[in-house]
Amino acid sequence: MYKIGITGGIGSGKTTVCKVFEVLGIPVFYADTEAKNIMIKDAELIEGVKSTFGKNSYFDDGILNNKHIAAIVFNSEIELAKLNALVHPAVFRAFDAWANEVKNNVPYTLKEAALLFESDSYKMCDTSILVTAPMETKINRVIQRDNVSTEQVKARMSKQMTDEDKAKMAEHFIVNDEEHSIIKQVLSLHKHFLQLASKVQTI
Ligand SMILES: CC(C)(COP(=O)(O)OP(=O)(O)OC[C@H]1O[C@@H](n2cnc3c(N)ncnc32)[C@H](O)[C@@H]1O)[C@@H](O)C(=O)NCCC(=O)NCCS
Ligand SMILES: Nc1ncnc2c1ncn2[C@@H]1O[C@H](COP(=O)(O)OP(=O)(O)OP(=O)(O)O)[C@@H](O)[C@H]1O
Repeated sequence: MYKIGITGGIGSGKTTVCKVFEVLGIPVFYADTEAKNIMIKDAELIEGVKSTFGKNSYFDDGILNNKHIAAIVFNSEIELAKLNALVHPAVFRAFDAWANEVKNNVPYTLKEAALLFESDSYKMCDTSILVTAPMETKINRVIQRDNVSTEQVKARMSKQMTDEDKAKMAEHFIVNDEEHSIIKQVLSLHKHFLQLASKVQTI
């Protein structure tokens, strides 16, 4: 089955774009959401997170203390690398299992991941889409959505590849600014992917 990775910087709107593909019947694996699920379900991972970032990484009821972990990892490359090394292999396994489950019923699937290129997970996909938006738009969206400061958004941006570098690796693009319609762009890519997927199936 044809697998498409979709990424974009923080606040670019990749999740919003994925919701449009879902309306068209395309299943989406949300790697960032899955990472969070795994972090509260996988006993081995929970132990690893606690021993690396302290017992405060979880509240007494087992909920992940996002703010505590974010404050550590988005201020240190070394700490962020430790978190990624703990979480990413588990997310890769979850994607494999998910793709195996849905593969018989759909022409193609999407894997939405903030770190598609940084984590090498694009290598598990047949092609990729990059969602872009102007820097100021991205920052304003995240401030409004998450009630965080400009500095906090910029700290995360600085831990991700630039759009320019991602553009060198991506094969398809969606511009999610105030001028372009994402629906039109999604429909056009959907048509293209249906054709590609049907060719793959007939080979
Ligand atoms: C650090 C955590 C606890 C912060 O949680 P928080 O609720 O504040 O943020 P959330 O998960 O909603 O992420 C928001 C955005 O931050 C950016 N971001 C998240 N994790 C990372 C990371 N490891 N490196 C760079 N940017 C990241 C992404 O743009 C993401 O979409 C959380 O992001 C986490 O557990 N990250 C590790 C899992 C991961 O690497 N996810 C990304 C790809 S699988
Ligand atoms: N074209 C748009 N017009 C108006 N608001 C938008 C548009 N696209 C996205 N948004 C809003 O911007 C915010 C960020 O979008 P979204 O969550 O889809 O981004 P993301 O790339 O998945 O971000 P993150 O990496 O932080 O998870 C959301 O509140 C979303 O509703």
